[in-house]
Amino acid sequence: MTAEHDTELFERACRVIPGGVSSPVRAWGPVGGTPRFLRSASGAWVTDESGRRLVDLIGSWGPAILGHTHPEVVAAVREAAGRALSFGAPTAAEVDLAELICARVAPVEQVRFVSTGTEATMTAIRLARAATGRDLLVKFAGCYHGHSDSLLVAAGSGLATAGRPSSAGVPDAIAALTLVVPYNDVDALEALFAERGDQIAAVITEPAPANMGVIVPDAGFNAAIRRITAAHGALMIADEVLTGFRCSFTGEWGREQQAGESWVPDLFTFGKVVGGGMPLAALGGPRDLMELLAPVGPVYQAGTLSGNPLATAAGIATLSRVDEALMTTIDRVADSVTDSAHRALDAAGVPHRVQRVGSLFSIFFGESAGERPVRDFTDAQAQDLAAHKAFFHAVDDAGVLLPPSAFEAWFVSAAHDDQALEVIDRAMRAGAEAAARVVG
Ligand SMILES: Cc1ncc(COP(=O)(O)O)c(C=O)c1O
Ligand SMILES: NCC(=O)CCC(=O)O
Repeated sequence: MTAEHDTELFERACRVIPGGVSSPVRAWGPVGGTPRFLRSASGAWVTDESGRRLVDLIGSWGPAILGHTHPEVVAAVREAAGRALSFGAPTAAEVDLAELICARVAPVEQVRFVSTGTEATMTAIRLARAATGRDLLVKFAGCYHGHSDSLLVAAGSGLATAGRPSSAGVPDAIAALTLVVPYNDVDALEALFAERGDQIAAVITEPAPANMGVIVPDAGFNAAIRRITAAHGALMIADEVLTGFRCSFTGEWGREQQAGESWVPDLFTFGKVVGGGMPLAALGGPRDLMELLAPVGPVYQAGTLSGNPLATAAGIATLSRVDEALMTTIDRVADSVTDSAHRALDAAGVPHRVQRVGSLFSIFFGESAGERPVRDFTDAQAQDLAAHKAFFHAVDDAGVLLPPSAFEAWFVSAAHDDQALEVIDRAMRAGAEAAARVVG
């Protein structure tokens, strides 16, 4: 039940902030109701402005992999804040974090820090265009790579939620440079390259898509992107903003390497976990490509707060704790939550499918999802949004905060302990019963 207090706050917010939110995915538009205004968070729990505590499965949309306000991360940020909030000059901590990333993700020799995932992918594309002397960009329908103009075409996440796959305000001339292919469709990608391969600068992909719900890449799909781009002199950009240091302690690239899939993208983008909850993201790749960036090369990129000392402190403190042991813990948490949801929905007779890559997962509702895997954006759009809506509200009433959209992943953390998992288990049963009433 939404607290009266939040409703008042929301009214105030809507007067001075469009839609009352600083990012559309936070609005409860798709499910209806007033978004919770959060005041504090600790471990697996968040507390809203009316003082209600809920188990959090949003996790700041990815960064909170250790749980909220991890004491060592907070201590690192406090210590950094005591020295300076921002310098606008190089720091030792940037070097430490860059070295950590290069050591963790072998193909990355150099890193450029920015403040958001949007900037990381925007810069990666500029770099790819400069490196190839070509203009066209290929993306997959339903993948979200931030909100730069070229990437708001057939984008997932908030746009998919609003049923508006592309944004107003993007000039046709720019949108025309972005070509869209269905996810998991090697034939469509081959055909596009056969036709226009010599004009394509890059293919950008979420190596495990998580912005149209979680989609499992077909075996060999990332390797096929690599093969096709290489054959045509185009770059492959692996956007690991969401999957990096989450799908495995390196990311989806690392997870697939361990599973025997061998593909190496030209550029990686990172965000979320790498900033430990502070505004920090990065792009990385081999030295010859990365040194096309200013001041060494001709590709301009900049940022007043890039490599901010509080953000690098949080990033180092977080990434240092993201190791194989932590991944085992998080995988167990994901096992528990997906088991609870699946068992409850099965028992209530609600058709659904849990899709999962590493600890990243989401649940699709509806007959079609019940019958076969959800492989692309068209499949994802066929889900039963009414069932999701009923499920969401019952789960919220039972004390668990889910993403207010059927097109988002659920984010677990190492801090989801037995107590939190019990609350989730009860909430999944309440959600399943509510969804069953809608399904009929
Ligand atoms: C795969 C992916 N790329 C890029 C972005 C954009 O990152 P940011 O929101 O930090 O701009 C996101 C954000 O959700 C993402 O999931
Ligand atoms: N999956 C989409 C996001 O994580 C975006 C978060 C935001 O823009 O608030």
